Amino acid sequence: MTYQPSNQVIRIKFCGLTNSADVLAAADSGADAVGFVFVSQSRRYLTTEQAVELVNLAKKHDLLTVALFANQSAEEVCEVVARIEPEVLQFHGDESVIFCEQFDRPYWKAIPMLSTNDWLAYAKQYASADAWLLDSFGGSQIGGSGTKFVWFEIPSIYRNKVILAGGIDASNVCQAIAETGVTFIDTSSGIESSPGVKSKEKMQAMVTQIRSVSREPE
Ligand SMILES: O=C(O)c1ccccc1NCC(=O)[C@H](O)[C@H](O)COP(=O)(O)O
Repeated sequence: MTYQPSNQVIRIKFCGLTNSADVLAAADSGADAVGFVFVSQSRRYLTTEQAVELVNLAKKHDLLTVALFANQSAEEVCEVVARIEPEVLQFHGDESVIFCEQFDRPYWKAIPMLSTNDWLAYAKQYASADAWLLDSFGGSQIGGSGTKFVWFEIPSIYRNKVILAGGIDASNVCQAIAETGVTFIDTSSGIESSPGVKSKEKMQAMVTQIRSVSREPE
């Protein structure tokens, strides 16, 4: 199936990077942002020590750096912020608005699409978020599950605030953009060769697909 090109620039975040080769491959592919997971239950978990070098490398290559948490304590978040200075914090748990706002950084709030009936009501509680990340989590796996939810058209007034995640890969990303109208895509499992290890080819394929339906970034 071919999809109509939109005149939008579509941005892409590759999430759950765990090594420097993957950071370099993300930069080479043309990604805009990379995510690092500080959730100890995750197969993509990084200690702050491990993350320092990767975040510096990402910044050197002009990638926006995002640190992911799910119900960590404020002390743990503060430690990551102080040591690696991520540009954005992404919260995947039950963190309150007040909790998310306390770190003096832009934050993105993940919205659990498989466990909420009213994503917009959930999202609107986080009006101070820079973005709402619609993700398919809802069971024991908090994020990075590789499963998609049922896509729908995002009302145009919210599109610049929404990031689409959950089971997106090169084979379905154009459909995801066409069905939702989003301009920011987040993926993790869909660019992996094995759990926690990214594939250069899959990253490249994802960006090629996105460019085929979007305007070139300036
Ligand atoms: O990636 C993880 O293991 C993870 C663990 C705990 C909280 C969030 C996590 N990842 C969130 C992400 O940003 C993923 O990119 C997003 O859930 C999409 O994942 P996928 O369905 O694998 O593309």
